[in-house]
Amino acid sequence: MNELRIGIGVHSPITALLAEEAGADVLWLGSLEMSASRGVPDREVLEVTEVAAIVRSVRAVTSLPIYVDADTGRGSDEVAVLATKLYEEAGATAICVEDNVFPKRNSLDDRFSGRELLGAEAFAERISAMVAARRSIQVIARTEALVAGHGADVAVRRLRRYAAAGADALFAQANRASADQLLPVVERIAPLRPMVLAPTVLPGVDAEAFAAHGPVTVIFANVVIRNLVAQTSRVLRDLMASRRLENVLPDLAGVERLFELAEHGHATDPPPATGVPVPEPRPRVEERATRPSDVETARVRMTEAAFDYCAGGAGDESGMRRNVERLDALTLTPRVLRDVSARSTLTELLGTPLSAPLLVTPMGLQALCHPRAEVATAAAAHSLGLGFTLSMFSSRPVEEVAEAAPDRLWQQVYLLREREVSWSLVGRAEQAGARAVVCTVDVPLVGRRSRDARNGFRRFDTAPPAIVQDPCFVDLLAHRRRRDPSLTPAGLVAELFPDPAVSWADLAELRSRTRLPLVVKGVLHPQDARRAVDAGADAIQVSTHGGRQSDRHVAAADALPAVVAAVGDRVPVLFDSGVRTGAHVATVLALGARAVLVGRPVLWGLAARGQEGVEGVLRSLTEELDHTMALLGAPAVDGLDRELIGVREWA
Ligand SMILES: Cc1cc2nc3c(=O)[nH]c(=O)nc-3n(C[C@H](O)[C@H](O)[C@H](O)COP(=O)(O)O)c2cc1C
Repeated sequence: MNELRIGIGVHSPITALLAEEAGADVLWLGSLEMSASRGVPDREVLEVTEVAAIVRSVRAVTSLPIYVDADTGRGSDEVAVLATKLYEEAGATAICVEDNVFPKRNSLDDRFSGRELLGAEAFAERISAMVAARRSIQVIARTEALVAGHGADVAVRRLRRYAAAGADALFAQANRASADQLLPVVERIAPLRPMVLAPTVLPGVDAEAFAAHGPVTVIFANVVIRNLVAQTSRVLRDLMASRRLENVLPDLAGVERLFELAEHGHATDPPPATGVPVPEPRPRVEERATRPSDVETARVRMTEAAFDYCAGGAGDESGMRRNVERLDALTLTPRVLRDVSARSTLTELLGTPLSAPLLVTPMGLQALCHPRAEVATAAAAHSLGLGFTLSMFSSRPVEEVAEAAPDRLWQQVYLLREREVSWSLVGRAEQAGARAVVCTVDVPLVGRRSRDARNGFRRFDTAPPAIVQDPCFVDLLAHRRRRDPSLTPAGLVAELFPDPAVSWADLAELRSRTRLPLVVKGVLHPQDARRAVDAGADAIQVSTHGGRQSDRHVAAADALPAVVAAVGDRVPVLFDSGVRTGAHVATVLALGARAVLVGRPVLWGLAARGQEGVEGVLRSLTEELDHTMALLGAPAVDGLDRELIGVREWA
């Protein structure tokens, strides 16, 4: 038996929750459901942005796959492409377009005759454009050939053409109340591509009969909305006739049921997509953020898998949480009467002037958060006079980001299995005007991230990093493809990274390859800090990688003092992992760090409001730092020192 999945047509968060509770595998946001529930005809009159808002609201309460009906794409390739991007960004799993001419007529509406179809070639072009524009959303191509009165051969020919244009799944719509219209198409198409069917008018058909030929999703479309109309009008009729609530009470859900449904959002996780046994993180970990509303907006704007990739940590995520908890636990003892009327957060780091000791830490694949990705983040940091570190796995190339943040750009690198690719990026970053190179040394293997395993999230497939266009990478790919023609750019990235054999000798080689200041990131042990400085590091970045590598790591704030004691008199010590507030920044500086690198809060700002959102986060941190300094009696950042930490036996 092939895989059979059942989809239910819904139009709102509450109907999605009911479908999920009933055991649906897939949610279908059908055009009839969405338009009827808004009281308008099913003739493509809803705005694409309005549909995106519906998708977003449904995504906020469920982790089930969401397939969105995009009708003909408003008869335009351009709108179909826009819908692809918007629905993807809103959290849809798949978008479905059909080969009707605009404005489409519902296939079940027999008040019309003489249905016209768009030419198969023109529709195939629309599919190709959508496939080229998407990052992860699946494209479902639907033919109305049977509804237009053509036979199975025409439907099959069209669907094959759409498959060749790149459609991920194929949908044949039928309008006759017998299975013989649809089965001959399913027999020939289901072995070729997964199929989606909505046999709403075939009451006698057993869904299993379709799945005998290949993976099929059978959607029971418009059941929910028709039930809602039938039941609601009956109840309201009875109520108005009797004017007594108790007459209709037995037909109403209790209000507790509404409370319960509203609490229920996100409670059901999809089954693990890989066989890797990993501990389950606590459900719905509260993400601490500089601006909490950013997290909620990001949660709705991003796909669940992308959100989880950014938010998640290794193992049971206790290491990730500990970073924040330990910063929260440290208290400060203020000094008073120190004239703090004139304060300054200005500083300078490795030749980079900064308006405050704050930089954005390297974080890869920011296109998962916002289409402008690192360009928006770097521009935000630049506009406030703060630093920005570009990840080796950035979505945008260093040359483009350098234009947005010309003076304060640092480049992070990993030492890949083919070192030449790392050296190539270092060279390009130097050329583009980067002011420092940051070498991350805490990833001999990628941490076991439970959420990614559960979501089956393959980051490089979902959002290919810009490094795949690096000339050295391109040459290497061409070379490797002679042996393995099916090797994809994302596949090669995954082969090159990480390299568990990286050692101190490699760090020495990197040192010899660049004249830029070298920061070694991911150091927790004081002896490693000493050795890195002996090997030529110009700064040490204390970091647990935000708890993404191991859940047993010491909290970064607990490791910092020993590293400062070991090397703080020779090089600046930098810090990241768990910083969420300006008071955290002040605490870390008081523990001896020279600057703080901000991580996830920046991603939430980016996802919520692009460049403006990142500026909001960085501005809040800077203002709160300044405020905390005043309260501590420290008019300048170098006045923040160990004396301010906790309670001691003061002499
Ligand atoms: C989504 C994401 C991607 C990251 N990518 C990288 C990377 O490419 N290189 C790197 O050195 N660190 C990377 N990091 C780690 C950060 O630089 C930093 O150590 C961490 O985010 C700090 O923890 P915090 O965000 O909880 O404050 C990434 C972190 C996140 C959240």
